[in-house]
Amino acid sequence: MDPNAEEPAPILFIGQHESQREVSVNSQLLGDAQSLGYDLLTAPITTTHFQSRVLTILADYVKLISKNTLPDALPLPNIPPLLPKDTDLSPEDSNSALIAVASPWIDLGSKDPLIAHISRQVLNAEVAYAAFVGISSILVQGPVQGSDVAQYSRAILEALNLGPYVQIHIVMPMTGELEMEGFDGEHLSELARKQYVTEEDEDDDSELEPFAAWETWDTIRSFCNYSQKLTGYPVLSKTHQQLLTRFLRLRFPPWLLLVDVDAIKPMEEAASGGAPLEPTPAESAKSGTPETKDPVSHLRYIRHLQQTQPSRPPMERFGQGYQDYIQSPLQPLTDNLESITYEVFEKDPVKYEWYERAVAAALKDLRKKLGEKHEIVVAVVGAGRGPLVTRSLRASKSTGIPIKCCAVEKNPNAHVLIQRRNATDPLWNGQVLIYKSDMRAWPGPTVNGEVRQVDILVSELLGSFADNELSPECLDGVQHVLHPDHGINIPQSYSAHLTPIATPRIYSDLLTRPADDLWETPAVVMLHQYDDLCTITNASGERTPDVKETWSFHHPIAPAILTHAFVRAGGASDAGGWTGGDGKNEHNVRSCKVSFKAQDRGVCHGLAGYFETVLYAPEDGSKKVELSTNPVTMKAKSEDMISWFPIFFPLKKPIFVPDDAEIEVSMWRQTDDRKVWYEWFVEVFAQGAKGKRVKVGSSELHSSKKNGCLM
Ligand SMILES: C[S@@+](CC[C@H](N)C(=O)[O-])C[C@H]1O[C@@H](n2cnc3c(N)ncnc32)[C@H](O)[C@@H]1O
Repeated sequence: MDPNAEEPAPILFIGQHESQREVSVNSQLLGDAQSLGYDLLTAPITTTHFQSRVLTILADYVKLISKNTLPDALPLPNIPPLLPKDTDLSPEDSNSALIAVASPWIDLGSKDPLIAHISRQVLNAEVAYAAFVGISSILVQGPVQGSDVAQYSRAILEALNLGPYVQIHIVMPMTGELEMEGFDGEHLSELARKQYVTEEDEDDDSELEPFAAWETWDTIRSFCNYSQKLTGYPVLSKTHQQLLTRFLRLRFPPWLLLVDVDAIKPMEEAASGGAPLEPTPAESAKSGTPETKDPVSHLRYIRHLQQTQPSRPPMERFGQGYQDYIQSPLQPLTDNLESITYEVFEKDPVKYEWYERAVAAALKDLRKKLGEKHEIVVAVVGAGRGPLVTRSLRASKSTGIPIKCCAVEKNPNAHVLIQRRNATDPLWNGQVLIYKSDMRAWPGPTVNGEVRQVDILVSELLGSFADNELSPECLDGVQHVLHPDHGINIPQSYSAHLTPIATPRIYSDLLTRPADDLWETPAVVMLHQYDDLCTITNASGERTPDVKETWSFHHPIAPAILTHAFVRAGGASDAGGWTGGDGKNEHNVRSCKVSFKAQDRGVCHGLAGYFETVLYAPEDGSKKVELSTNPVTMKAKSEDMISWFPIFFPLKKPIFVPDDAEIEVSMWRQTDDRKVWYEWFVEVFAQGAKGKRVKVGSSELHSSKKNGCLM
């Protein structure tokens, strides 16, 4: 995971789709398409022969019931099994490169039970046959205007269960209505009987509603329980490069289908002249003119975009393969990290540099305050393999302020490495005092037979949500070694931040995992395929997520608080802790209630968490040295830092968020003196009549107590 490694072009599977393919799809045509540069080809599952048969059955039935005085007494018609003439597909090895297309003329959500019944049978017969011949990817048209989305979703759910490998892609418009193109003859929706068509359906104004298509898709996927075998297939009216770039940065980029462009002709006809590879967009546009007749101009253009994608930011390159991948947060206090884990941290191009600046600034301030005679003691607590020791020594060198440097580490294996480094690294020069100890039990450094107080205490015990790796508890425990008057902690403070998000990908991933307490455990995840539900416009007019602070910690803490905690630890004071224990860690309890304004409707699947930290604020008021993973401030504070992915607090049941709703998040950091855990609760309010605030949804109270971080 070298962040500087050269990037290969992103993978992009491009297929070709003709809604009225004139030639039948077989391995020969597929071979021709592949030699032109396509990866995939669509193939209708059934032929017009099948469509005519179905329409005849329908017409006969309608005739029959119109003559019958008791039409309800007649059973609904059945579609007989497929005949050889009904389909061109057969089992072939090459079928894995085909996408089967279900008949676009059916209306699965028709309010006319007859039409819905026929449509369902057509879809089931087609999906079952496609699965039988070994094609697992199937395109199905989304619900047509006026159709019942729940009814449609039910049909999709049934179809998904027809084969273990069936993967259905629903064709959805980005906005407005789905175009009913690409087939000869009638659409079944036009044959719905009058009594089942309401005026409302005919005047459906969904075209004016930008979120109608998303809402339909959300209903379908919720109905199908977020099945990973189901995806939406957006139909774009024009090439949209930025959208393509976003797609290409997904962990699993979607396939692209070039629809009704550059029909594939048998090879002999198409063999005329090859354009050079990778033309510019202008060349590509030119080559598509009738004079030159490039048979694959659109494909070339997309390939050109694929090859010329802008390079990804360092975090994305570093996290390649980790997008939306759920990990348990590290617990470096209870577990001992592996060398490789430290090695990954150490690749960060920003974090260590910033620590060096912070130590240098603190050294200068202390030198001013204490004078040249005072030898400044710097202790790196939780030193790992020693990068912050090196940075402290470098800060000493660059400022010309000598220091006595100590390193404290409780991981016995890392302790071996720092001892070795002390012996071999010329910068360390055998001068670093090394202690194998839990920092909370460390009495401080012994210099010339005397225990000395520490002037600067450097640590990096931060998790993705700031305090979730128990930095507050560890730093309280080692504060006794810090000089009480002028001692400096680096970091001086840190804060946790959050914002509500929609992330169906992570939600559906969690659904597939057996452990129930996954919903009660915050996860570290490089968020990728997600939407911020609440955004604000910043001073430069850009929309950014509305990320709010939940709480913060400052070090060193007031001595009176530590003394009180010490007294409570013995059980001699007060009535004990609120949530268990004697209450000795209760000063590290936090809670918040933060409110967010959603602009557009969506679904809240959980909360994205970030942190910010002030490593050091120089006393002359010059720029603070800060780190941030908060998307709103990270660019200004620590652009390109890669050490931390965000944290995600999931919701067991997603909550629908209407337009202009308010999302209120209550969160707690709890402790019982043995461990620390989080609790979170989300409520959604809509604007009711006369401006009243109406609660429209809430989560249950989630708690990570069972998987809390051990102190
Ligand atoms: C996140 S790592 C940072 C390592 C290194 N300072 C760096 O920045 O690359 C935190 C380190 O602190 C150590 N640590 C955590 N809690 C500690 C404690 N109570 N006493 C001593 N070391 C501790 C862990 O073993 C781990 O090596």
